[in-house]
Amino acid sequence: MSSSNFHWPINSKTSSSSSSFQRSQTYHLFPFHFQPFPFQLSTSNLRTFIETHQHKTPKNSILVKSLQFHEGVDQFPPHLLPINEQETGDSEQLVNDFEDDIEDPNLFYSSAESKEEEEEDEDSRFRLRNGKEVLAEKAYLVGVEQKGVKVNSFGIEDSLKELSQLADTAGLQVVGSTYQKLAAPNPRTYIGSGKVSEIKSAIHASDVETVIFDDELSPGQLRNLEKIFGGDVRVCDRTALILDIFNQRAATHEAALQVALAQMEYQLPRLTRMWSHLERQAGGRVKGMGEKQIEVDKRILRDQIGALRKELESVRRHRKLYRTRRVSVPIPVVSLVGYTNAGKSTLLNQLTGANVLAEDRLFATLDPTTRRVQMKNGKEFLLTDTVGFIQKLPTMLVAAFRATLEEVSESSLLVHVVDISHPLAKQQIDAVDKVLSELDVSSIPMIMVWNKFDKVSDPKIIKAEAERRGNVVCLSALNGDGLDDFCNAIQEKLKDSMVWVEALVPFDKGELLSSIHQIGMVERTVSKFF
Ligand SMILES: Nc1nc2c(ncn2[C@@H]2O[C@H](COP(=O)(O)OP(=O)(O)OP(=O)(O)O)[C@@H](O)[C@H]2O)c(=O)[nH]1
Ligand SMILES: [Mg+2]
Repeated sequence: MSSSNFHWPINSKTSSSSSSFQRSQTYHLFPFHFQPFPFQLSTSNLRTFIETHQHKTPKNSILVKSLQFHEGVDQFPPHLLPINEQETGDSEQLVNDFEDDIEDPNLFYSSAESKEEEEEDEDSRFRLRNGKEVLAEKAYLVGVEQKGVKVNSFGIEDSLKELSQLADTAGLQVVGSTYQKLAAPNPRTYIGSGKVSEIKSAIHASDVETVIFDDELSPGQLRNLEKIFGGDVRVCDRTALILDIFNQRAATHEAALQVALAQMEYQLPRLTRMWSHLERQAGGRVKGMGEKQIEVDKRILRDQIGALRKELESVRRHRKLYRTRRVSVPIPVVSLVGYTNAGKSTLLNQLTGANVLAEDRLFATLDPTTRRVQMKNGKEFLLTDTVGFIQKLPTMLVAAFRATLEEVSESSLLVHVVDISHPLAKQQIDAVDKVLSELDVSSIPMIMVWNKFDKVSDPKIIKAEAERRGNVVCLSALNGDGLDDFCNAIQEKLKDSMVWVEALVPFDKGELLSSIHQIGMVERTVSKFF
């Protein structure tokens, strides 16, 4: 039998795992029922392979079922057969060989119904990413509510719900979550030992590949938890998840550099993980070697961080130059800030006809976009859309994006866009105010926009509250309701940052008048004849 006459169904679905959640274990990269093995396996290798991953029951059963399925063509793919069996293609023997070694054959031969369920389950794990279908890793979420410590106004369940959205944005499939109330986090494992055991059982029962903690873990806690959960399970925290999303979404050179820098800074103290793993494999004998290697790796990483910083500096110098040129055109700059998914990009698109990506996902925008807005009265201002904020935003990310957010600190006016239809609108406002306080923008005038007004269930009450507070515009960026009010509010507010000028314009410089009308607000004009 030659390999060319064998028909192995190749599904169009690709099996690459998503971004930095990729791992080296082959079974993550090649789901068996979709792709042929890209390597040769002898019977004994295949058996060892199954034994090694025995706890991954559903995947193993898929493997064996695939082989059975292909008995329909009465042959195994040649590259799956042991070399000496390739000519005979003794498929029955191969399956029997497995059965001899499997204590409970039902482990692999489940009913047709559960087969369908498993296939459905596997199918639902494929996500479209950059036009390709990728396998979503299964994730389990863990949170901690510290008794007596009110770090932010989000409750633990809401915070976990948001973490789940983040995981979904990163391309993971959340299969469960849990939280614990603690007086103080456990320095070794963050959560208590009982909870660790409970999570361990839960994640092994549902084949979880990634456990995500809602708070930043120390390198030691990460290492200990991975050790307890077992070598295949990856542990990460909210910061790593957000960094991963930013990494996936960075579209411009500057954003990519900023994210790479933040990721490297995050990795630096966590480098030991890789090497302690090697030391474990070698029974601790290579400890000295590992330590030396860590130093080498840290130095390499520090060098890379230094090189990245330099490159970023040069990109920023260019942007600053561009900005300085823009400042010389005296049009006020208005910056949209707000919680992620509040509708900032939709508002910019609606007002300027721009085509900035706006979607129901967290962190759709990473790079600032500036467009000119022409109001009905002919006046203009520049509107800048910025990266959204989130509660528990990693400090290193704020630092990495500080330069991008410089635009914000140089604006004439800030517009804080709020998704007023969100049940946690108030908490989101607080989280944004917290980040803004880190950015030193308190001297810039600000107005608030209560967006998604079309979605609120009690518009009258909301409108009355907005009027009571003042300085708040209710609108719908999606359908355009309230945009005129928004432009009027901007114009009014911009007056605050203007200075009074009395100018004498000679008749032969009449063209200056139209510029003055465009960029300023003319209170009155008097004609004088000398
Ligand atoms: N119903 C309704 N949906 C809106 C409105 N404004 C925005 N949306 C939707 O909300 C989602 C998020 O909108 P974006 O404009 O991407 O939000 P953003 O603030 O730019 O989000 P980030 O870039 O992630 O910070 C999209 O699905 C929009 O269609 C609105 O006024 N009403
Ligand atoms: Mg956006």
